[in-house]
Amino acid sequence: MQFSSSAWAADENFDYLFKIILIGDSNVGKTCVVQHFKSGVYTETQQNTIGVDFTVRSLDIDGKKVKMQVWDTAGQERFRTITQSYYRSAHAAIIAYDLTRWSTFESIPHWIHEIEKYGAANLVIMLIGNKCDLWEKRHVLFEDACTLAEKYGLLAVLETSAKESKNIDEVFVLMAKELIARNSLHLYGESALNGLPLDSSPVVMAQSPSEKTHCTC
Ligand SMILES: Nc1nc2c(ncn2[C@@H]2O[C@H](COP(=O)(O)OP(=O)(O)OP(=O)(O)O)[C@@H](O)[C@H]2O)c(=O)[nH]1
Ligand SMILES: [Mg+2]
Repeated sequence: MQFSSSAWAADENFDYLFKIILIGDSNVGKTCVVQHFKSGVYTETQQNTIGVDFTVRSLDIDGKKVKMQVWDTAGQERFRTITQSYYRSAHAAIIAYDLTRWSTFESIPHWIHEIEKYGAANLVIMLIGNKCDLWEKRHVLFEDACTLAEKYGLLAVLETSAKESKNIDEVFVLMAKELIARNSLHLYGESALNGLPLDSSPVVMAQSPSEKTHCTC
């Protein structure tokens, strides 16, 4: 089911409304991340997402009510034509990879290309390396993700675990703060975000307890 921002505006008050598309290869944990963000719970086995699922949660950011609409897309190839149609209205994209599977990290340039092709110009993009609880199976170093983020001018990299509740809210709070900082959404109405200049430097953040907790590239 799809909601327009104007429908939300009619329903209830909020200071900001942001639409975030969550993309990445199948089974990296996108749905688990979104479910954890929504309800704080982790469910071990998930069905693969069919098409796109919609979730919304309000955040309080510095006293402002920020509605985060998250579009959780299917990673499976056969749903690409459906998911591509959701890029256009997004203000930001989160690309998820599984840090225990190198192939999902290698796919990131492909996902960035999809955003460039189907999304609005200057979409804010963040990377998340999920399943950081499986540290002993790690195949993607945080440094490699930082390098890639820097190369493509992405906002940030965070390593997350839906299973162990690591950095899930932080992802969305960081994204909300960045979008607010770009100061481009009208209150109670449609977005004017797209088309604004991107003038902020990329900031890359880490999370793994064993590693540094914050770095700027
Ligand atoms: N260990 C661990 N497993 C996770 C984590 N997040 C998700 N999983 C597992 O990874 C598998 C895939 O999770 P999903 O959330 O369905 O993956 P998805 O990216 O939404 O997959 P598609 O819907 O096909 O695109 C499931 O078995 C989850 O239980 C995590 O943080 N840690
Ligand atoms: Mg899913």
